[in-house]
Amino acid sequence: MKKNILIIPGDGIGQEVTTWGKQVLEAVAQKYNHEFVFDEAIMGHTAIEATGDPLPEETLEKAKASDAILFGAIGHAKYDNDPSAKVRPEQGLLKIRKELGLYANLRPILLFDELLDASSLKPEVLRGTDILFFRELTGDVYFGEKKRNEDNTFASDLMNYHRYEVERIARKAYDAARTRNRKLCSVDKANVLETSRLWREVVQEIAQEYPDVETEHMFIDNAAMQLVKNPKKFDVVLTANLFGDILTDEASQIAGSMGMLASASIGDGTGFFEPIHGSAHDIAGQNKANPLASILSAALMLDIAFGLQEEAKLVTTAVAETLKAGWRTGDIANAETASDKMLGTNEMGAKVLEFIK
Ligand SMILES: NC(=O)C1=CN([C@@H]2O[C@H](COP(=O)(O)OP(=O)(O)OC[C@H]3O[C@@H](n4cnc5c(N)ncnc54)[C@H](O)[C@@H]3O)[C@@H](O)[C@H]2O)C=CC1
Ligand SMILES: CC(C)CC(=O)C(=O)O
Ligand SMILES: [Mg+2]
Repeated sequence: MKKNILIIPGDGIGQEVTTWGKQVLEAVAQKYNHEFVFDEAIMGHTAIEATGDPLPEETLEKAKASDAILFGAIGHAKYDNDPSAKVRPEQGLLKIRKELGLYANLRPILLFDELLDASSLKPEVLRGTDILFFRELTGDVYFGEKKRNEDNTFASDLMNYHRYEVERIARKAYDAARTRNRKLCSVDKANVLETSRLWREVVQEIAQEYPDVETEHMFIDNAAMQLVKNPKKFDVVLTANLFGDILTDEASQIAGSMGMLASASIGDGTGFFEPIHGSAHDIAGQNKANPLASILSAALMLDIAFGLQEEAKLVTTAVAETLKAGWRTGDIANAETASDKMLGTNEMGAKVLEFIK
C-alpha cells in the first residue's frame, strides 16, 4: 500500500516525540512492505519565526494533498505570557482543523494495566476503564467572534453551534457506540447555555435513530466529577469543543499521563493524528517527553486512515510489551520503578521500535 504522509512536528516536545511516531511508521512500512512517502512542514511558533504565519500556505497545501498527517504540538511560552499577542501558534492549529474540516476529534482513553500505578487514582477505581471521547473540533467558542472594547475593560468570546455541526458528530459517536458497549453520554451545560440546549435537543433527536444505544445526558461539572469518581461508567462520551478539551486532559490521569493519550481528528477527508498534549515548555529540550502518545497516534493513523488494523495492533502491542518489560519515562514512573528502567524520550522510542522490528 502506498501512502503519502505529512509530518508536522510543530514546537517544543512536539518535535521530539514526532520523530518516534514517524520512525514507528517507517518500521511498520518495512515490516509489511508498504510504501509510505514522507514529507514535512512547519506550523506554530516555528512557522511564525520562519514566515510570520502560524500556518504557512505551503503547509496547508501539503496537508490537503497528503493521505494523512502526523502532528506533534504547537506553542511557546512567549505567547502564553503575552495576552495581547495578535499572532499565536494556536491559530495555526485551529485554522488547519477548520480548513481540513476535521470536525470529529476522537480521544481514546487507553489504560494499560502496567500503568495502573502511574495514576493518582486508585487501581480499583481505574481497572477496566475504556472510554472513547468524541470532541466536536471546528465549532464552539474556539471559532466564535472575539471582542475587546476600546479601553480594554471588557472582552467577549462568542460561543455558538449550528444544528448540522451537532448532528454530524453525534452520528459518528453513536455509530462508534454500536461497535462498543452501546452506551453514550452526552456532556453539556444545558441548564445554563443556549448552545448546550441546542446541543442536547439535537442529540435527543439523533438518539431516536439509535434505540439500541443507551443515551445519558450529563452536565459538564457533574461529568468532570464522575470521571474521577467512577470512570468505568463511561463508554462513548460526546461533547463540545471546549468541554472535550478540558475533560480529556483530566482523563489523561486515568491512563497515567498526558504523554499516553493519542487522538484522531477526522472529517470527510484527510485525517490528522496527534497526541492530546501540547509543547510542554517545562520539559522541552530535555529528552524527558514521553513519546508513546505520538507512537499511539501513528497506530490510530494506521487503523483509521489506512484500514491497517493488523499493523495498528502490532504498534499498540509493542507499547504494551515495552511497558510490561518495565521501561518508563519520568511521567509514568513510580516509586517502584528501578533507576535502570528509567528512560528518556529517545531511549523509550527505541525500545518500542525493538518490539516492532
Ligand atoms: N495540540 C496542541 O498543539 C496543544 C498545544 N498546547 C500549547 O502547549 C503549550 C503548553 O501548554 P500546557 O498547558 O503546559 O500543556 P501541555 O500539554 O504542553 O503540558 C501539560 C503538562 O503535561 C506534561 N506533558 C505533556 N506532554 C507530555 C509528554 N509527552 N510526556 C511527559 N509529560 C508531558 C507537561 O510537562 C506539563 O506538565 C502552550 O503554548 C499551549 O497553548 C496545549 C495543548 C495542546
Ligand atoms: C490550541 C488548543 C485548542 C489545543 C488543545 O488544547 C487541544 O487541542 O487539546
Ligand atoms: Mg487540550
